Amino acid sequence: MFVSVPATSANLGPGFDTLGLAVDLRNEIIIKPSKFLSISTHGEGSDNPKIKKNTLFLSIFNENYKRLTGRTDNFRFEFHNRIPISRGLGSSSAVIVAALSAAYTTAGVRYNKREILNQALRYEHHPDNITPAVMGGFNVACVEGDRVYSKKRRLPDYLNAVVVVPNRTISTAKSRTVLPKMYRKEETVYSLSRAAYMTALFMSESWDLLRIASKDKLHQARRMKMMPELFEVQKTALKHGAVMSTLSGSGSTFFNLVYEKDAQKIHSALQSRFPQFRVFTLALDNNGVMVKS
Ligand SMILES: Nc1ncnc2c1ncn2[C@@H]1O[C@H](COP(=O)(O)OP(=O)(O)O)[C@@H](O)[C@H]1O
Ligand SMILES: N[C@@H](CCOP(=O)(O)O)C(=O)O
Repeated sequence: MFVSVPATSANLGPGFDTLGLAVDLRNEIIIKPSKFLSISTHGEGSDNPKIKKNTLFLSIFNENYKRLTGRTDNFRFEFHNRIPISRGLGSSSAVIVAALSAAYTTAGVRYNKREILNQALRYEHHPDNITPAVMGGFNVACVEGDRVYSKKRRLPDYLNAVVVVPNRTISTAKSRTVLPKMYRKEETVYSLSRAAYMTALFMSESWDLLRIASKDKLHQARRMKMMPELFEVQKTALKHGAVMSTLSGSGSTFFNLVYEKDAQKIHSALQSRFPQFRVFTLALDNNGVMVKS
C-alpha cells in the first residue's frame, strides 16, 4: 500500500487555528505485510534517531488498526519524508493523517475523508493543518464537540507557493506558549475581520486584496520575534511581488503566495538574500491525502 500526504500552511496570517491550505510537497509511505516489524526512513529527519523510530506514526497506526480489526499484525514501513520537520509546514499533521489513512486501508475498512479528519482531531486539537492535509485546497475549519466542520475551495494552478524554510526549528507546542492567554478587543477585531475577509477573497478568487487581508495581530509578530530575520523575509517577499506573505503555522517557515509568472523572481530574491535558508517553489495541492492499496 502507498500513502501520500501533503504539507500544509496553517493560519495564513489572521486565520489562527482556522484557515489553512495544502502545498505539493508530499511525504510518501509504503506499507507491506511482514513477519516482523521493520522500518526504513529516507529524506527529512532520517539522520535523527527519534524521527527514524516514528513513534507518532506507529502509535496512531497500531492503535487504530487494533480498534478496527481487533488484531495486532506486523508490517514493513518505508517512510519517504519531504516535509521539513518542526518548521510550520504541518509535518505532525501529515504523519497523523497518513497513519490513520493507512490503518483504515490495511484493516480493509471502508471510510471517507470526513472520518479520517474527525479521527485526526483526537491527535491534533486545532483543525487548520489536518483539514487541508486530508482534503487538499484552501480550507476554513472549526471544531464543534469532537467534529471538524470545514469548507474547501480548490486553488488555481496559476498560483504557486514560495516557501522559505529556516535552518532552525520552532516547535508548535513551544510557539503556542509565547502567545498571551487574553487578547485586547482591538487586536481580536483586527484579526477576526481579516480572517473573514480573507475567506471571502479565497472563495471569490480575489487574490490582489490578500495583502491587506493577510495582516494579523494575534500571533505572527509575537512568534517572529523568536527569529527576527523573518521580518526581513516577509519584507523581501512583498517587495518582490508576493500576493501575501505569512508565517506558516507556528513557524519557522515563511509562506508566500505568488503568481506562477513571478515565482522565479521572488524565489531568486529570497534565496540570494537568505542563502542560509532553503527556498522551495511549490505548486498548490487540491488532492489532500491519497492512498493506493
Ligand atoms: N516524518 C516524521 N517522522 C516522524 N515524526 C515526525 C515526522 N514529522 C513530524 N514528526 C513529529 O512531529 C513533531 C513536529 O511537530 P510540530 O512541532 O507540530 O511541527 P510541524 O510544524 O512541522 O507540524 C516532531 O518533533 C516529531 O515528533
Ligand atoms: N494554528 C496552529 C498551527 C500550527 O501549525 P504547524 O505547522 O506549526 O504545526 C498554531 O498556530 O499553533
